[in-house]
Parts: sequence; structure tokens; C-alpha cells
Amino acid sequence: MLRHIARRLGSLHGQQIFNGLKGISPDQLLSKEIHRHLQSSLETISPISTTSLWPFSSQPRDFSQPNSSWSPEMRKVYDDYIGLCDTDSENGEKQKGPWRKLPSYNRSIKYATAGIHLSKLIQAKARLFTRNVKDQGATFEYVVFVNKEEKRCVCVFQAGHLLEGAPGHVHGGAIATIIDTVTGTLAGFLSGPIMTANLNIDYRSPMPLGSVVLIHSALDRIERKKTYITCKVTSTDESKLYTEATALFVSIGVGHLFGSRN
Ligand SMILES: CCCCCCCCCCCCCC(=O)SCCNC(=O)CCNC(=O)[C@H](O)C(C)(C)COP(=O)(O)OP(=O)(O)OC[C@H]1O[C@@H](n2cnc3c(N)ncnc32)[C@H](O)[C@@H]1OP(=O)(O)O
Repeated sequence: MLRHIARRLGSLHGQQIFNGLKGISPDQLLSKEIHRHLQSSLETISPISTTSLWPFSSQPRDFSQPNSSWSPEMRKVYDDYIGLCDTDSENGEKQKGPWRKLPSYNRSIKYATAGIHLSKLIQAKARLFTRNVKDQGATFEYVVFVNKEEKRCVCVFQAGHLLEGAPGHVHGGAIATIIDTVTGTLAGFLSGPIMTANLNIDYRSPMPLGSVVLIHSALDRIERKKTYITCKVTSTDESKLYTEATALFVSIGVGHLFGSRN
């Protein structure tokens, strides 16, 4: 399988990759190539680049675009952050903003390949946990904005009715899921391919179903392969604290997911 994917990546990038293949195992090649794609795809603000050389790829859908299930509060916070992202000025020049909106796909591997459908080769029916319910607004509606300079991100999250735990309130596991996703996205953005090694959560106040909350995540520190992230979940006006968390992500080579250690 790894050889097959490496060949696919090779055909994407032609001679350069084939030269790079000499003396490098498919594991190592994938690891480097996917890391490079991960960084470059995350550097790209929505919409994702359409310049893929892969003949069968299509534009991957960004699931964090506004939809009719978004409450006015969710839409307002989204618009406020969009206003802080890069904009086109009247004379057509790009003006840099401190924030950028990250796209959100329904397979994590699409981040690594900028939408190339390698995901069809690996568990074609698999879907990202947070994006596997088609009914808009029923589970996780969220959008992540990242501030590269400040090494932090903010997720605007609207918790749907299928996430119930305590009556009328969001399940602790669902809160853990979205925290893992947001802190993991920041860690991946900063450090490349990672996996969650540790997640500590303090639930401070119950979160009503339908709430719109902000998930603030920031880099604490990076030590060798370890990326430490802090996280705080608040109301949109930040007056109410719902949850606090810390997370540790460990950098992996792609071979790690196929049982080899690199
Ligand atoms: C931008 C993002 C794009 C992607 C977006 C997609 C959206 C979705 C995002 C979704 C995100 C969701 C993501 C998910 O949900 S990932 C799914 C949940 N996580 C897992 O299944 C991970 C399972 N565990 C493992 O695979 C390995 O144990 C890992 C990879 C974690 C470590 O591997 P390994 O064991 O081989 O590591 P090492 O020996 O090289 O050690 C390296 C260093 O790490 C330290 N260490 C290790 N473990 C721990 C620990 N538990 N506490 C404290 N420290 C720990 C260790 O002491 C050493 O430190 P030092 O000696 O250097 O000081």
C-alpha cells in the first residue's frame, strides 16, 4: 500500500520525487511529502488551491462554510473573524490580516494531500468523526481561524441537538472531541503530522445544547517531538468559562499509522 501511494505521489511531482526516492523508503518519502503538503495546504486559505496536477482530483468540500443551521450568533462571530482575515482592498491589492480561516474536510488525509483523493485508497468509507453526520446543525458546526504570528487559533463551535449528554446539555465526550480536534489542528498546523498523546479536561460549567462557544487554543511549548497546547472554552463574549484543557501531541512519521516506527 505504501509503495502504491508513494508511486502516486511520485507521478504527481515527476522526476523530482523519483530522484528523491533513491535511497529513501516509501515510509520516509511519504512522511516528507505529506508533511510538505500538510504545511502548504494549511498555508492556503479557503478556497484550497485548484492547481493540483492529479488528474482525478476534485475540489474538496470545505465543511466550515456558513449554512442555514448557523444561528445569528454563530454567523456574527464568523463574520467578525472573516473581517480580520486577508481582504482585497478597493484597488485590488491584498491586505494582510492577522487571522486566516482554515478549511475543514471530512477526511483528515485531505489536509495532507491538498484534497487529492488518496483518501479513496485508505478506508474509502471512513469519515472524520466531527464531519460524519450530513444533517446540517445536528452535531458539530465549527470553523477554525488561526493566527500564525501568535501561534494560536479560535474555533467558533455550535453544538447540535444530537450531542446531548446531561439533559439539554452537551455530552462531555463531544466536548472532548471538539477540543481534541481544535488543539490537534493547531498542533498539526505548527508541527506537521501529530497524534494526541494526552488530553486533560476540566469541565467548569454545563454547556446548553445549541450554544455557540469559542474554543481558544494556544501553543504552550514545543519540546523535541512534543507539542503542548492549552485550551479554554468560553461563551462568545468570553464572560463564561465552560471548559479548560491541556493537550500533548507527539509528532509522527506516516509509517506510525502503518505499524512502523519512524
Ligand atoms: C493542521 C492539522 C491538520 C489536520 C487536521 C485534521 C483535523 C482533525 C484533527 C484531529 C486530531 C485528533 C488526533 C487524534 O485524536 S489521534 C487519536 C488518539 N491518539 C492515539 O491513538 C495515539 C496513540 N498513541 C501513540 O500512537 C503513541 O503513543 C504516540 C504517537 C502518542 C507517541 O509515540 P511514541 O510512544 O512512539 O513516542 P516516543 O517514544 O517517540 O516519545 C516521544 C516523546 O513523547 C513522550 N510521550 C509519549 N506519549 C506520552 C504521553 N502519553 N504522555 C506524556 N509524554 C508522552 C515520550 O516520553 C517522549 O518524550 P521525550 O523523551 O522526548 O521527552
